[in-house]
Amino acid sequence: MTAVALSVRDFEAAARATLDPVYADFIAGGARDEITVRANEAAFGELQLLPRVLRGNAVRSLDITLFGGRASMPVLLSPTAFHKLVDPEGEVATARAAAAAGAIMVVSMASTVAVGEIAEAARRACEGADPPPLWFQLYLQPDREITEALVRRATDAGCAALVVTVDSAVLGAGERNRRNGFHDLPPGLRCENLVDLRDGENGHVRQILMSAEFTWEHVDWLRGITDLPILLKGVLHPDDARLAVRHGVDGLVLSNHGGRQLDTVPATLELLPEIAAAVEGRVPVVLDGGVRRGTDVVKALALGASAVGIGRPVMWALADSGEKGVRRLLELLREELDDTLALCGASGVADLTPELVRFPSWGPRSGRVVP
Ligand SMILES: Cc1cc2nc3c(=O)[nH]c(=O)nc-3n(C[C@H](O)[C@H](O)[C@H](O)COP(=O)(O)O)c2cc1C
Ligand SMILES: CCCCC(=O)C(=O)O
Repeated sequence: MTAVALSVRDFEAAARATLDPVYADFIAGGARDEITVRANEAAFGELQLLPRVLRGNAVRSLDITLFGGRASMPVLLSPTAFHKLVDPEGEVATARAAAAAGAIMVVSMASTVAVGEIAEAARRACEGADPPPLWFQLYLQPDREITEALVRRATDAGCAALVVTVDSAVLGAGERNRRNGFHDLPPGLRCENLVDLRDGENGHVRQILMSAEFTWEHVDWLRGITDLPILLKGVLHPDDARLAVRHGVDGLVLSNHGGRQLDTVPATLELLPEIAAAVEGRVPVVLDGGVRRGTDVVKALALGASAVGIGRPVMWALADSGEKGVRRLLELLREELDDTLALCGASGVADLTPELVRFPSWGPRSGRVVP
C-alpha cells in the first residue's frame, strides 16, 4: 500500500494495483453483464438522507445484539471464499481484525483455513475478553451426512449461527473467471472445512456441490439437527421471506450474492422495504451488497435492516495489507458510521428509522414500495 487508505474505494484501487488480475477479477466480478453488481451500489447513491438536528446526541453507540451475541458495530463480514488467495494468513488475519473491531465474521464454508482454527485466532486476538460472534456459512450438500459433518465442525468451533446460502442452485456464471481460466484454487490451497469429508478428494473446491434439488423440507431437516440459529442468505422474494419465517428460520440475509448469482435481480436496498414488511419484525434481516460507506449502513438500518454485511471490501483490504488492512477498513467504516449518526441526529441504531431517508424519484407513482 502506498498511501493510507481513507475509504473503501482506496482499498479497492490498492487491491487492483497489487493483485494478480485473475484474482482481482474473481473478487470484483459478478454474473453475466454484472447489472446487479452495479445496481447494488447505485441504489445507495439514489437514496437520500434527511437528517434531524438539535437532538443532543453527543453520546453515541454502534452496538448491536443478534441472537443474544453482542457486536460493537452493525457491520458484519459477509462470507467470502478463499482468503489465502490474497493473503498468506488468509481467514486467520481476517478473523483477528474482525475480533479487534468487535465485528461479527461469517466464515465461508469455502474458507482456506479450517473454521476451528479461525475461531481460535479470534479468541486469541481478544486476550481473554469475549470475542464477537463467529457465524458459519453453509451450502447444503446433497449428501446429508456431509452437511451434518460441516454443521458439527462449525458447532464444535463455537460458531453462534448458521448462514445457509440458498441462491446457488447452480454456481453463478462469472464470465471474467471463464475468460481468465480461473476454475480452481492454486496448488497448496484447499477448502480446509472439507478435508476428510469425502473419500479421495481432500479439500477440493469440486467437493462443494451446488444443487437444485433442495426444498423447504431440507430447511426443516436442518432445523431438526441443530439448535443454532439459522439464517437464510439469498432470499429475495417477499413470499419466500414469509415462507422462511413459517419454516422457523431465525433470520434472513437479504443478499443477491453481490450480483454473482442471478444477474438483473434488484438491488438489495431496493428490496429491503418489501422484505422488512413481509417478515414484520419477527426475525432480523441483515442486508449485503454494495455497502461501501457509513451512509450506506445508515440507510439500510433506517429501512429496517438489523445489520449489514460487506463482502468485496474485506477482500480488498486483506489483499492490500492483510490483518492491518482489514482492521483499518473496519475502523474507517466505524468512523464514517459514527459521524453519519452524529449528523443525522441519532444516538444509536434504534434511532435509525424510515423518516431519515427519502426516495427522490421513487414517488408513489413509480410503483416502488415506500415505507
Ligand atoms: C470473492 C467473493 C467470494 C464469495 N464467497 C461466498 C461464499 O463462499 N459464500 C457465500 O454465501 N457468499 C459468498 N460471496 C457473497 C458475499 O457473501 C456477499 O453476499 C457479497 O459479496 C456482498 O456484496 P458486496 O461484495 O458488494 O459487499 C462471495 C463474494 C465475493 C466477492
Ligand atoms: C465454492 C465457492 C463459492 C464462492 C462464492 O460463493 C462466490 O465466489 O461468490
